[in-house]
This record gives sequence, structure tokens and C-alpha cells, in this order.
Amino acid sequence: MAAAAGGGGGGSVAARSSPAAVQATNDDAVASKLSCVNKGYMKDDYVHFFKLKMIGNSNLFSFPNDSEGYYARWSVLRKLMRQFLNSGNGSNDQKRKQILSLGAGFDTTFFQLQGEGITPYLYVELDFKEVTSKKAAIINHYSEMKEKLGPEASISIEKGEVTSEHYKLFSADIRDIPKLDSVIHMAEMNPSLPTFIIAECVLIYLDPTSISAIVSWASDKFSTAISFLYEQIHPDDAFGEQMIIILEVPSFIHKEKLFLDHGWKRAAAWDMLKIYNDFINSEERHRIERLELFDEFEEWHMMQEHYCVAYGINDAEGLFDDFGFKD
Ligand SMILES: C[S@@+](CC[C@H](N)C(=O)[O-])C[C@H]1O[C@@H](n2cnc3c(N)ncnc32)[C@H](O)[C@@H]1O
Repeated sequence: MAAAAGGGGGGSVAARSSPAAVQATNDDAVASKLSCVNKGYMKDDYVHFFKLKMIGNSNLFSFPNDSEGYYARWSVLRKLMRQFLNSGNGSNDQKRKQILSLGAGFDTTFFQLQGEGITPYLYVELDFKEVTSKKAAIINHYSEMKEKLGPEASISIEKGEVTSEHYKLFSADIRDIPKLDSVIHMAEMNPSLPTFIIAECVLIYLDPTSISAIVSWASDKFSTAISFLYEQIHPDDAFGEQMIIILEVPSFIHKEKLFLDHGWKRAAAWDMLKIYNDFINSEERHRIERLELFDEFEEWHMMQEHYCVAYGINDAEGLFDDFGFKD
């Protein structure tokens, strides 16, 4: 299976048709992240615990300067998440904020936020049971992770569940909307609290009806929320075809429209080239460009234009006036 730019998230036709292949895309995401961490692009003290699941990726197709792409993906999510956590007036405002990650895979953001002292009130992750069971087993195995959950934590590898004061992991097929309702209830999420919903390289594996249903559900449920998505766009030109063929929601304008058509009050979308040039901190850009030979600019630029970040905003509490992309 081909890896996508920025690592593990293209959504090949094979991956869309087989649950096992969809779940395996998560291994590609870990492989890309681990390679970036090892080369010094960013810090993640936990991702290496997941590397034992990555055997068998020797046929990964790698795009030029993939690490810069992955770094940009990581950095934009972190920057927007920080904006969300810092929004509002109180200095301790993240204490009443929630994060919901759909198709979280082996992402370790919760553990990193904890290390940085900016843990939100609640961080909930959902994925298929096959994935959450493996994740629960790894969290259970490594004290560095388990200790972060506090003494009240309970871990069931069989059910693929972790419950602790601030972090919860549950299995769910996110296409099953009644299950989404029951799982956020089980996770004790409070729909009236400010919530950041992440779908990073996930919706691409779903059919358009399911995507619409999930985006509408999130908007109906959370009145003060940001819905973040990172996806591939422009699949219909030659470069897009070389990567993966997907026919629906083909440009970033469509991604904005996806939110606005399904209940979100505001929305924005930028491609990753614009994000890299105009949103990622310029000092960081210069730092990472010195880490490896940064060549094949033309192809890299083209590749970045094939990925985008979009977000929808519901702002009943008036917290998010300053949220979002800024030149
Ligand atoms: C490419 S990985 C991305 C993982 C993580 N979001 C990241 O960016 O590192 C896609 C993830 O979405 C999950 N996924 C895809 N379809 C799903 C569904 N219908 N329900 C739950 N999880 C799903 C897969 O199991 C996989 O872990």
C-alpha cells in the first residue's frame, strides 16, 4: 500500500475496501512520525513504543521530503489545538476543554500535552477495536505511558478500552452514529463544554454519506466546538492520480462547504503549501529545512498542494473570535 504525503493517510482504494487495510494505515502514520522524531523534526517521547506494530512496511512508497510534509501536518494540528486550549479568558481555561479524536490510531498527543502541562479536562480517542486493543496493550505495558493516566486508570485490552480521569480510549466504528452517541456518553463528555474534534487522515476512508452524517452529528452535538480535518485534495489531476484516486470532496473549497452544508457556522480550509509558507512559524521552518537536504522543491510544493487542513467552528460561547489561520 502506498503511503501518503506526510505519512500514512492517503486512503488507497484497497484501504477503503478492507477494514484490515484501513487499520494498517495507522502503522504508516506511526512509521512516518517515528522517522521524523528520529531525525529531530519534533519530539515525541511515546511514539517509539508503537513501532513493533510496523513490521511489513518495506514496500512503502516515499514522497520527496516526506518528513517536512509530516512535520507540517503535525505542526498545524498542534498550533490550532493550542489556540483552542488557550481560547477564552481564564488562564486555566484548558481545564474545562475537551478533545475528541475520531480514528485516533496510535496518536500520542494526549501524553505529550500532559508532559507539557496543558492537559485538557478530557481527551477521548476512538478507533476500531483491533486498533484500540493494541493501543490499550501498549499503554498497559509501558509504565511511562500508564503512569501518565493516574492511579484510577482502568485498562481492558480485551475490550480495547482505557478509562482514566483525563484520558479515555474506546472502540467504535465512527460510521455508526448511535454508537458515537453512546460512546461519548460512556466517556462522560459534556457536549456543552468547548470541544476540539480531530479527524486526521480518517474521513478519506469513509463513504460520502457517512462523512456527511459524522460532520452533521458533531455540529448538532457540540455548540462550542472546532472540528479539525486533515485530508487529501485535488485527486483528479495527474499528480493526484499518482497518489490515490478519490472522487468526492476534491478541493479545499469543498472541504469548507462540507462543514457549512452540515450545520457548522463558520469554516476555513487552506492547502498544506499555504499552511507551510504562511502559518507554520518561520523559525521552525528554517530549523527543519536544515535537518536534511531539502531538494526536489517543485515536487514537494506540488505534493503539499494536494493536502489540506479544514476546520468548522460553532461558537455559542463566543470563545473563538481569534481562532484560526492567520497570515
Ligand atoms: C491513517 S490512520 C490515522 C491515525 C491518526 N488519526 C493519525 O493521524 O496519526 C487512520 C485511522 O482511522 C481509523 N479508522 C478508519 N475508519 C474508521 C472507522 N470507520 N471507525 C473508526 N476508526 C476508523 C483507522 O483504523 C486508522 O487507525
